[in-house]
Amino acid sequence: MKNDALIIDDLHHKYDKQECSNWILNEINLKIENGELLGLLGPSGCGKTTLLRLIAGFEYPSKGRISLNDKEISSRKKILSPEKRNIGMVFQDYALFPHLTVLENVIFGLKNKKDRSRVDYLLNVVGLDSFVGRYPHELSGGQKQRLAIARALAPGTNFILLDEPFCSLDMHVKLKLRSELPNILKGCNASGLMVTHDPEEAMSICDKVAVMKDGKIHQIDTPINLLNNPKTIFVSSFILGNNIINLKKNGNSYSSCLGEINCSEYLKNTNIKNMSISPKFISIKRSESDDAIVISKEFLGEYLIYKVFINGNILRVRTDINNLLNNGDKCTLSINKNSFYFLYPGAYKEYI
Ligand SMILES: Nc1ncnc2c1ncn2[C@@H]1O[C@H](COP(=O)(O)OP(=O)(O)OP(=O)(O)O)[C@@H](O)[C@H]1O
Repeated sequence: MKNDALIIDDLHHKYDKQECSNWILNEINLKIENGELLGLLGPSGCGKTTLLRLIAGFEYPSKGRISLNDKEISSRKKILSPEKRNIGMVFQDYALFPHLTVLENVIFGLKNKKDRSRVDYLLNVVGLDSFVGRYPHELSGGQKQRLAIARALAPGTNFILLDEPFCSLDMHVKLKLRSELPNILKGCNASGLMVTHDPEEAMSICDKVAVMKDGKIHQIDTPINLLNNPKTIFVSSFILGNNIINLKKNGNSYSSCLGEINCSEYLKNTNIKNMSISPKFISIKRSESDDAIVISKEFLGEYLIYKVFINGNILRVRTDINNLLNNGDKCTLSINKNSFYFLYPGAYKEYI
């Protein structure tokens, strides 16, 4: 117990309280250990902000419990008000006080305004110690967000919620600040929950990532485990950007739009329905005799992504930039040697 900063147990929520309405959050269970940064990742409307608001205390859950630092802050019996939860909040639009200086913004939430040691420490950790007299409009976007993080941590909280904190920053500043965030939190012995819809952002800096869809958590895992074992088709397509392909059982094997799919002996009798495969494991070649057709070509710096229409499916294929195929060209697709795919249900990993 002592190692958990936040525990969420069987949390449910709906805004429309009628019996027949759908759950916005459905059976949410998660833990954040002390010092851990958990990424809450999912597409628009899946319930990320709602979960954040329930943790912060701005909404009352329909069912379930939330504990912070071994203290129950939300249950059927008791709902602690937001100001008593001691949780720091960081928003995408910074939400700073424009008429207060950097120093005054950070001091604002302190009970004992004379306690400068934590303020000085925090300003140092976020790299704003030489900007204390400036006002928010005299700071860059990245500096404003650093100030928002320092302000959130100032009242002695060791847990912060971050709602798309890098969303308003340009790419360069975003990459810099996001790589600094884990160290800032570690420097303050703080844990956090960061909402994002960007898989790369969550996977690059979070200790663990919770992948959400339609109010449910599909998987909570370390980034490396999500890459190696995406438990659902959604995790595979949303996190890894994999192609999802229907399979049809054909006697002892499975057929797909990429031809016959191998599976190990013990899977032959199971009921596999889909496979997921990375665009980098599919090859594309010009072929007048095949039915596959290139429908788009995207240049992504170091490689090309083709979208190909094949037997009613649209697959993404990654190639090097020298590929000469263009929109409308007929082509043939095949699975590369020394690659792998996942078979569902079950998330079985099969090597080729
Ligand atoms: N106050 C509210 N009253 C009624 N429905 C709401 C309210 N707030 C959110 N919803 C609905 O709850 C669902 C989840 O919304 P939420 O804002 O939590 O999603 P999200 O994952 O944060 O989305 P985004 O990434 O677009 O911000 C959506 O269908 C939304 O329309």
